[in-house]
Amino acid sequence: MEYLRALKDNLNINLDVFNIVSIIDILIVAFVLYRLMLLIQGTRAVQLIKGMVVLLVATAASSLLNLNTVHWLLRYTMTGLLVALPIVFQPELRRALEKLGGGDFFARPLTQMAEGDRSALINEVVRAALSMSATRTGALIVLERSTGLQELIETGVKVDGIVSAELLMNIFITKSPLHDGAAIIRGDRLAAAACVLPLSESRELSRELGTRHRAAVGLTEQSDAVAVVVSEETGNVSMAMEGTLYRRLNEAGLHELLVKYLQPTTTRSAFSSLWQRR
Ligand SMILES: Nc1ncnc2c1ncn2[C@@H]1O[C@H](COP(=O)(O)OP(=O)(O)OP(=O)(O)O)[C@@H](O)[C@H]1O
Repeated sequence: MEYLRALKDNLNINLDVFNIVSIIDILIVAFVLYRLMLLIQGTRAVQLIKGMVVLLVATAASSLLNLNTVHWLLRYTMTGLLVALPIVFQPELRRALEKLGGGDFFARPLTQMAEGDRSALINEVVRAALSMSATRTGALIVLERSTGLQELIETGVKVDGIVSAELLMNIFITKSPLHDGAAIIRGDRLAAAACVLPLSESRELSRELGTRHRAAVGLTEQSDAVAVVVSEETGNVSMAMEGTLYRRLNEAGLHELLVKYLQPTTTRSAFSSLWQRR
């Protein structure tokens, strides 16, 4: 009896330790996996991971079904791929490690910023867009959400400055060397300017719209980012989101759309966006 009681006490202690340590353990792993997924989302690594999952499932299935030759072939293919991976993805791996070292790994996306900071940022973007609209200064401003836009940021010129309407207006002044292309905002900072975005091939876009608008729509077809466009020709302000272009916005309209789409993502929607097919 004494022995059983001692065993029970012992088990309880171990279980308590197990619970706390395991919860911390699981939370750390979940956080690291989540950040890694955000890091690779929208990059070509996603396709590769899908391919690896298919191969893994096929390997397991061939073993279960005793398809020995197929299993042998798949196993050696997997081994070969694992050796080839670091070579093929050397640039991505280097960037990921640089990010980790640079503290970007722990950077808060815009949708997770404090309410006050986010609304101040939105005000600056709206002020810049309206001011550029009045002077018919063409502009393309991208706000990154959960999908990592690192690959696009690297097509431009790094700025890394706190976002203000004045900074944005200065970038898009026709004489500025950075006015061609898109400015990308990450969190509360202007990450880069003169970035090249993918063009949309949608036939639904009006013919009167040129490449600036097509670039805004193209990006939002492939990511969850938001893009604000000011037309150089007409001064019209538009906003693209999820492949849709909202045109001829006034100050209140642009402000309302930005507030709506830059709402903090709930845990569920943040995770579900990781699995969305784009
Ligand atoms: N792929 C791209 N990525 C980022 N910016 C681009 C891209 N293609 C074009 N642009 C920007 O769009 C400008 C050309 O705009 P264009 O006149 O073709 O488009 P638009 O939609 O008619 O816009 P606007 O009404 O301002 O004239 C370029 O000077 C460049 O700044």
